[in-house]
Amino acid sequence: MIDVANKITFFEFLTPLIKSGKKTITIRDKSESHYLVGSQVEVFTLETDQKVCEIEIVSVEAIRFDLINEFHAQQEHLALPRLKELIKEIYPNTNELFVITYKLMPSDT
Ligand SMILES: CC(=O)Nc1ccn([C@@H]2O[C@H](CO)[C@@H](O)[C@H]2O)c(=O)n1
Repeated sequence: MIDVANKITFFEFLTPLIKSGKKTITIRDKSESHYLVGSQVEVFTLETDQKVCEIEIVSVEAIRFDLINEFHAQQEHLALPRLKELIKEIYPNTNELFVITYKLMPSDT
């Protein structure tokens, strides 16, 4: 439980955006909606399980796929069509999603 609550993985190609503070949300399905507001979570790459940085969870809010808009795309630092395409690839059969908003924690390196 401690492990799932304090670790999140991202596709490696997105991790520079997180580390630089440009990407401040992620959209996940119910199985990844368990993060607690105020908790600190370690970010790892999905492909190689390398630690990237730490984030603090700001909010977790339900959203339907068809309501994802330009505002979300800006916070994802992705173009809206690209964001929707990615989410459809990852979660092909789900309309029930969750916007996880986070802030970057200062790193000691
Ligand atoms: C197991 C695992 O790592 N899954 C995911 C799921 C989603 N994402 C990214 O979150 C945003 C909204 O979905 C987009 O930017 C996605 O590319 C990710 O990086 N990794």
